[in-house]
Amino acid sequence: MTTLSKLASSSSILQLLVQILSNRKNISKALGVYILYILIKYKRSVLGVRPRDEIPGPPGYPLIGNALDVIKTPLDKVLQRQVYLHETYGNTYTMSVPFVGRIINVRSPADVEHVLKHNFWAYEKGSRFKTGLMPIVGEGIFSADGQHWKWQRKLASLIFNVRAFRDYTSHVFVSEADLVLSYLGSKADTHEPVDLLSLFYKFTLDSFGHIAYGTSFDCLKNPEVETPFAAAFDRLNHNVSGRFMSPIWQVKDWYTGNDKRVAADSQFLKKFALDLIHTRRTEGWHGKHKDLLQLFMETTTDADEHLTDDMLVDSIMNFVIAGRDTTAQALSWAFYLMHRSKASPEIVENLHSETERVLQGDKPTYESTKQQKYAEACFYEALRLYPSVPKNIKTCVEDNVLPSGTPVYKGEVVGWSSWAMGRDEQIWGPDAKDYNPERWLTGEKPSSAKFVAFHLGPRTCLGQQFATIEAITLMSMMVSSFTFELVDPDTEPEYMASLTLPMAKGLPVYVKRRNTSARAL
Ligand code: HEM
Repeated sequence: MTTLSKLASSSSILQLLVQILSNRKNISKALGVYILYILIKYKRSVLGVRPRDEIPGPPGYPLIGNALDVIKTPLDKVLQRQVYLHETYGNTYTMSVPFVGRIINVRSPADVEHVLKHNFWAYEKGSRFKTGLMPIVGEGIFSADGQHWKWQRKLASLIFNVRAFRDYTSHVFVSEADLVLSYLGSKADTHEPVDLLSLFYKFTLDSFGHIAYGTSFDCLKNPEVETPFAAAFDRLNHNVSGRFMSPIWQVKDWYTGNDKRVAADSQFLKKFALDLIHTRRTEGWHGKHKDLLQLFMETTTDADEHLTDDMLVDSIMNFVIAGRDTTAQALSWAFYLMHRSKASPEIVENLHSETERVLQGDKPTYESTKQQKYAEACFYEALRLYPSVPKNIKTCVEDNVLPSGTPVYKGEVVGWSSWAMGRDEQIWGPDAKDYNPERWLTGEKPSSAKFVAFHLGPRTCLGQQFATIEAITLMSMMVSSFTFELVDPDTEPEYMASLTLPMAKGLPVYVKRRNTSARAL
């Protein structure tokens, strides 16, 4: 058709439309037809979100998609709901949620590996991640994409090297663990219960403070007292985590006053971090190895400028999340799993005898932690079932097809749940839901695509070794001096809604000294 004839035909269509619509009755008919078309098109999906009826998933409602499903699921039951949805709809299911869009949840290791590793550049953290979590992660490594992420990762990786572990990091873990042991000793004498989760937070924060910022947060000085920094940090973490799940978090935050609490805690933590930076500027750094703060303060951006205070604050906050919460929570789930009533007593005994054999009464070192394979298995097995980052999302920035055959279009979100993957019998066999450290000691080590607790691909966790050495040091020192009994060994602790996986009510335990151990307290 020539351009002239195309114009003639489109103008006649236009004339026809004008004729039809000049009649009032026809306008309402046309409107009715249009509404019907929209209702049919978006019968399961949010208005404006590409329908994906070919992918299974919980039934949505016209125009609002799965909004009700999201609103009805309590924040502390989201992970169980994800397991249920995978069991009902298979490895891939989809939902559409107002203000979030299309979410495709995947569970097969091949699909997760495709998103996080093989097709890394087609998936970003995305704006939702950034906006909701801005008060806690700012522009730091956790929310950054592209070049901004790349240089932060390169710089931070400098502190995680074997020499630093040998010369300094491992010694800090041991001296902080000694403080934990002396507190546990006092509780063993008075027969009072101890909240292990709270104690682990103090241990990981003080250790990380020394290693990354050259200063202790002094939490273990008096473990009975909550430090204002830790309290503000926990509140902030809890209050922003709801934003991940609520499509209307801005409205909800404004209505409940959560936005004010978030702003106040964020300001408090920012001031704390700024004080650290200013002290370092005034006093300088005199240590043997540069710590994380010093590295960040000395570096320059692509434009050859030093980082601003805001950038330094963001980096401090990101590493506190990474260095404190994840490891402390994983340790608490490990102690729960090893001591609950249905746990085999052999697990603690194996851990104890490995510790005695490897350490022979000495303190742990970098080398000794490398030999404690049973302790590592206890820690990783706990992370398989209770991963510290239990769910996650990435936003697609370039159309591509998952190995399972599902196309993902630009703007859609892919979600995966390490919690659901860790409990999947297709991945781990019929005993997937059992706590069995032995599975790490026989046969091939599970690939990082199956065991995703530390992520995989270019953004894999930088602190995996750090966390593993830290956990093995503390676990082995604790079991070689004490035995533990859960206050409630029969009930599975509930988790609290958070970016990570804290137990909602901590982990109260009774502590007894092991009479065979010679460790002086
Ligand atoms: C049991 C302990 C830990 C677990 C389960 C864990 C898990 C993870 C996961 C799942 C991610 C990916 C998060 C995301 O991109 O959304 C991550 C990233 C990261 N982790 Fe860990 N982590 C642990 C401990 C640590 C520690 C102790 C440090 C530092 C001392 C650390 C430093 C980091 C950093 C810097 C990243 C960002 C990597 C990047 O985006 O390039 N982690 N970790």
